[in-house]
Amino acid sequence: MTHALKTPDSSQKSNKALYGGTSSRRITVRDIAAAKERGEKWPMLTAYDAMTASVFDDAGIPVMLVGDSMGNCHLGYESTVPVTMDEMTLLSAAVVRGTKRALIVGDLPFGSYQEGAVQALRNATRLVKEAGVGAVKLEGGERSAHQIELLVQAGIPVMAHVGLTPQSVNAYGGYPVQGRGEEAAQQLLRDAKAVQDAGAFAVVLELVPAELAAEVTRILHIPTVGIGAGVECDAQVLVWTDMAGMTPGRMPRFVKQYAKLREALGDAAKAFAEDVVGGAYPAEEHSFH
Ligand SMILES: Nc1nc(=O)c2c([nH]1)NC[C@@H]1CN(c3ccc(C(=O)N[C@@H](CCC(=O)O)C(=O)O)cc3)CN21
Ligand SMILES: CC(C)C(=O)C(=O)O
Ligand SMILES: [Mg+2]
Repeated sequence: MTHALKTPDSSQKSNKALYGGTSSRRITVRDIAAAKERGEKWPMLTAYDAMTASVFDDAGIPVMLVGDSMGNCHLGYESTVPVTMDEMTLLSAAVVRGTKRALIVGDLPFGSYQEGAVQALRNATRLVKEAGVGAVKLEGGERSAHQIELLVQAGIPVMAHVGLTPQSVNAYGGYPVQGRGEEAAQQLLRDAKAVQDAGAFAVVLELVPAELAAEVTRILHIPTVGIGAGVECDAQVLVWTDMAGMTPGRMPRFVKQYAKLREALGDAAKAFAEDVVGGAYPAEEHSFH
């Protein structure tokens, strides 16, 4: 079945809405707080380059994350673990340059904040000053509260990330669902409250049972951003290459593919190759005399 595509302009929502609103200035963390007050849901996508980011900006995506998922999605690493501050800074700056309206959140990569609050502040400051991001994200609940506190004191908005924290893949031995069982659920609740108390403006809930994510969303006054955390979260995030059908191989269960970009791009490359080999490209109209 086909469905009508809603553009920001044709939306019935208020001009303040994060998605569908008419304001053209860049979105801030105050707008994010106001959306929770209104009970409004919003979408977030990752982006790793200026051109893709400009597509999402034009589509009205209000918040983009320059995720350390660039490690596996963009840079060819096996996980997010090897991603460096230099890589994060370069690609975050590109995403900022490619956008006019979205709030850009830069992920702090593994090893850039684990040493403590001062290291976190140094690296977050670099993303803000050199790349121009409006906020940073780091993984961990209670264990990262000190870092969050210092960044927020310094005037850097922080998005927290609890539940499955992929930078700990070597400790987990994979990417398992979190918060199952009473003890794990209590820990997740403590983590969510700790990041809110530390001053985070939003919190990602990754791979958490839907009922638990719903409870966290009701309890917190900051928005929850779900990935594999059910429909009751205030916002939802997906890695853009997963969302668009660009990532090869088997997808996590929480992914919904909204396009078949990998197939479309491969077909375009093959058509170009056939034309070159067969002499159909360039044609007269592509030639100079
Ligand atoms: N392309 C991409 N998409 C992502 O969502 C993503 C990344 N990369 N890189 C960093 C992390 C890694 N993530 C992952 C990776 C695998 C699963 C996964 O396969 N999970 C199982 C659930 C396992 C269980 O039942 O315990 C699944 O089937 O969804 C989940 C999150 C999320 N992040
Ligand atoms: C999946 C999101 C939350 C993330 O941290 C990333 O893309 O790096
Ligand atoms: Mg990440």
